[in-house]
Amino acid sequence: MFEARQIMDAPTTTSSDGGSGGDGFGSGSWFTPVHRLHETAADGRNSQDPQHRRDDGREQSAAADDSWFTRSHTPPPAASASAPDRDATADPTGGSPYFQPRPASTADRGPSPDAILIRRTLEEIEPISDKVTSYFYALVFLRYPQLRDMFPVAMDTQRDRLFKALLTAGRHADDTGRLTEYLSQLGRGHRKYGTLPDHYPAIGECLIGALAQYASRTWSAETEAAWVRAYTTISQIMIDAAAQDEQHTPPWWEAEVVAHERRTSDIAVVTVRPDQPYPFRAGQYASLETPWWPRVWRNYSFSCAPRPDGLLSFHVKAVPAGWVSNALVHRASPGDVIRLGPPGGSMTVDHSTDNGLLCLGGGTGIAPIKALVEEVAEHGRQRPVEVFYGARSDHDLYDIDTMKRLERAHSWLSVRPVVSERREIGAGTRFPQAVLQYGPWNAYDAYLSGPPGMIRSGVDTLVGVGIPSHRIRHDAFEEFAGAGTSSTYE
Ligand SMILES: NC(=O)C1=CN([C@@H]2O[C@H](COP(=O)(O)OP(=O)(O)OC[C@H]3O[C@@H](n4cnc5c(N)ncnc54)[C@H](O)[C@@H]3O)[C@@H](O)[C@H]2O)C=CC1
Repeated sequence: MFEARQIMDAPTTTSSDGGSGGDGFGSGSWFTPVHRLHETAADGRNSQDPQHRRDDGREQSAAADDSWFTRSHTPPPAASASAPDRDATADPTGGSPYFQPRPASTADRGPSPDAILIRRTLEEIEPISDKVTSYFYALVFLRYPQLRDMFPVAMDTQRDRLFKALLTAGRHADDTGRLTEYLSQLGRGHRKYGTLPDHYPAIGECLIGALAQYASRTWSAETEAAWVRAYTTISQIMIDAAAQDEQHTPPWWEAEVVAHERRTSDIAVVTVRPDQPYPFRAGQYASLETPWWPRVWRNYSFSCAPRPDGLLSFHVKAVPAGWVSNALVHRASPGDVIRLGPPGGSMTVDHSTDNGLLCLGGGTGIAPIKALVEEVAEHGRQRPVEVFYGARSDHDLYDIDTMKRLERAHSWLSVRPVVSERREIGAGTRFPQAVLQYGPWNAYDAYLSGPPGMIRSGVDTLVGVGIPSHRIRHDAFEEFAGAGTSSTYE
C-alpha cells in the first residue's frame, strides 16, 4: 500500500509566486500550482471574505456530473493527444509529459502508459466508488478542516461531485483537447467557490490517499506517479484558466429577481437583472445559488438570447428534493438577490453555415431552444428552424404560447408540439422519434435539450436518419462525468 504522504517529494511544478503558503494547504506538499489567484477579484470582491467563500470542489463539477449542464457537448474536437502539429508554445498543459502530444504513429498504438495505469485504478474502484468517495471526503475534512466551510452543509447530491470530476479528468487523460476545454471551464467555474491555488495540493493529496486505500490490487509506485502527474496537470490547467479569467470577469454576479411568473404548479419563469453586464450566448447555461441554500449551486439554461436591457430569464421546474429549484419556484419573488456563476456550455448556434436548425426541446429543455431561436432571429440571416417541443401532456407545454408567437413572427420557423401521453390510449406521439415523420434532415444541424434519456434517444434517432454526430449538439451528461440520476440535477 502506498500512502500519499510518503511521496512529498513527488514531481512538483514550482514558481516564485505559487508555492504553498503557511495556511495549512499543501504546505510542503506536491502538485504545487504556478499561478496564484489574486486575493481580491477584479471587481473588488474578496474571495477570502467568509461571506463570499465558495465551496472548492464540492461543486467541482457543476461541470462534471450534473448531467445535462455538465458542459455543452460538441462532438470531439479535432485536437487530441494525437494531434501531431500542436503548437507546443501555446500548450496550456504547461508541457507536462503526461499530456505531450504523441506522434500519430505512436498515438495510433493506443493509450499512453499513464492512461493505462489510471484506467486500471478506475476499473478497480468503480464497483466501490461510493466508499472511495466517502473516504476521500473524510480525508479532506479530517486533514484540512478549514476546507469544510467551502462545501454545502448537506453533502448529499453534492457529495461525489468533486471526486467524480477528478476521476473524469483522469479517465480522459489522453484526450488533450477535450480535457483542456473541460478543465478550463471547471477552473473558471471554481472562482465562485473561492477556490485558491493553494487548495489544490490538499485535494490532490486526499485523492491519491483515497485511491491508494481502495485500489490496492492495482496500486503501485508507478500508478501513484501516473496519478500525481495527471493531477499536477489537471490542477495547473484549472489554475491557469481561473487566473486568466480573473483579469476580466468577476467570480460571480449578484442578480436581482425582477419577475417571477408561475406557469404551472411546479414551473416558474424567473427573470433577473445582474448587477453588472453578463456576457453569454444563447444556448449556454449558468449556475445559480439562492440565498436560502448557501453554497448549493445548480445550473439552468438561459431561456433568452442576450437582451438590450441585460435581463436574463430561466425556466425552473421544482423537482423532488431539488433544493435550488424548489426555492426558485416556490420561494423566490421580485427583490430577492441570487448569484450567478459564469456562463458555460457550447450548445451555441454556428453562424458560419447556412444549414437549417433542427431543435428538440423536452419539458423545460425548451428554454435554451427558445434562446437559440431568438439569436437566429437577431442574426438576421434566414435559415430554416424546425422546433419539436416534447411534453408528457398538453398541460406540460407551458411555453407553447411563446413558441407559437415566435412562429407567427418568423416565416423560417416552425414549432411542433409533441405530446407523448394522452388520455386516449395509443393517442400519444413518441418523442423524439416524431421527427422521423418529417425531414429530410441531412441539411440540418441538430440541437437537443431535455432529460438525459430524451437526449440519448434523440441522438440515436438523428444519427439514424443521417445527421453526422459532429452536427448534433447538446449539453453533456456523461462525456466527462458519471451520469447523474434525475435527482442530481435540477
Ligand atoms: N440544456 C439542457 O439540456 C436542459 C435540460 N433540462 C432538463 O430537461 C429535463 C426536463 O424535465 P421535464 O420538464 O420534467 O421533462 P419530462 O420528463 O416531462 O420530459 C420531456 C419530454 O422528454 C420526453 N422524454 C423524457 N424521458 C425520455 C426518455 N427516456 N426517452 C425519450 N424521451 C423522453 C418526454 O416524453 C417528454 O416529451 C430535466 O431533466 C432538466 O434537467 C432542462 C433545461 C435545459
